[in-house]
Amino acid sequence: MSIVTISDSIKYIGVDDTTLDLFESQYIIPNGVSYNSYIILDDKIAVMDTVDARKTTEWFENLDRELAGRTPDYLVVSHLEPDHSSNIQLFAEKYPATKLVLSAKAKAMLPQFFDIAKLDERCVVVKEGETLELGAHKLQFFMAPMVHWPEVMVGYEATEKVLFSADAFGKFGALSADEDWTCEARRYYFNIVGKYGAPVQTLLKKAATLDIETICPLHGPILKEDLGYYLDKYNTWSSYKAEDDGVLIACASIHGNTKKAAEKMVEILKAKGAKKVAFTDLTRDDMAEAIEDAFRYDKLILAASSYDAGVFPPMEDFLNRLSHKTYQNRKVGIIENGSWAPSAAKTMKGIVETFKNVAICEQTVTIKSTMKDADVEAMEKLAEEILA
Ligand SMILES: Cc1cc2nc3c(=O)[nH]c(=O)nc-3n(C[C@H](O)[C@H](O)[C@H](O)COP(=O)(O)O)c2cc1C
Repeated sequence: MSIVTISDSIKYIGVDDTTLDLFESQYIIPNGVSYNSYIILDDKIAVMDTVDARKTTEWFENLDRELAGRTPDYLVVSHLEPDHSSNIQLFAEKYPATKLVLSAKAKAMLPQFFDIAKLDERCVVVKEGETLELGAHKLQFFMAPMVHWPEVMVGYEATEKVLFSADAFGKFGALSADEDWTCEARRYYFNIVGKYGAPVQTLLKKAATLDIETICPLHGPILKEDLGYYLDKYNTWSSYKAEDDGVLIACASIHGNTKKAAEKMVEILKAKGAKKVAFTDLTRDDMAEAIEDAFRYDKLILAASSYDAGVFPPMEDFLNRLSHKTYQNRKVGIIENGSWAPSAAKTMKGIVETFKNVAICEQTVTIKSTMKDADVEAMEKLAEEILA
């Protein structure tokens, strides 16, 4: 277990998972992930969420150690995603007198996952702003629907100024990993929460009314210093504003000719003064990072081979994922390649046109099999237009 200090009364009882192959069955996690869980020790004891079923034994050991023979009074359930809720049934059976504290929506959803006897008697359903007295500590609850499940709520402990933020402010990476917060928090945010910018904005407005000194998320490190930095990032991300001035070139090439053109485009953009040019090969690189970078920068260039009168599927997959995450407010350029009837640009445009407030550059580059001088000229024009 990673050593995590919050305070004398609020303890970390979460676990690292460094052997999971894919988080949510689709995201690579090179440095693992943590399932965070906390305990507040006062006259009454509140346990804040459980952990994934992969880590049941370790979590109960951590819980037992901090309980030191006492019995918990409450299990606060922020939401029911299995990576945090999987041990509710076992916990409820081990501590039959302990109450489950949760939102009305969570209580309604709970029987879908668990079969807990006398559920009505076991549950303390809390509403917006309601409090739970623990002694010196007092938890106040705020609903956070669709951040990023409907039943989500966060808890605020005013004595120690701690926000238990559920999945908000979470990141990939085990606590034992020594890595930068922003990159993996951004990849987590856009791929997992990205669609729900408006609900995140609502939560941020509620958080702005609280005096917060510590944020305890359900994944990743406890945030204690420079909280304005993290809040500012979340504000930018959830408002769909670009974080940095730069271009992401996303390419999907069958035989490599489109990729050569995309790499040439990197050179052209740099020569024309682009502040930052990021590149992703959608056939091989991490798709989640491609999504992250698309949101990070204000400009995006799509380069793809034609395929079956449409576009090469890795590009279609990328665009569909951007659509899921409500990609918007950006400038997009298009490069296509085809050997007999190029169709990639039309298909890409068809999808991009459905995005909100996305300007597509007038200059489309159409390569016939291999890049020629005329294509480079067209790419120069596209670079000028997208950087203008
Ligand atoms: C399965 C398959 C389907 C294709 N469909 C089309 C098509 O509909 N129209 C077209 O002009 N070229 C089509 N092509 C050809 C490629 O798009 C073309 O050769 C292109 O130059 C490949 O660029 P690349 O080297 O970057 O993969 C197809 C190729 C394959 C393998």
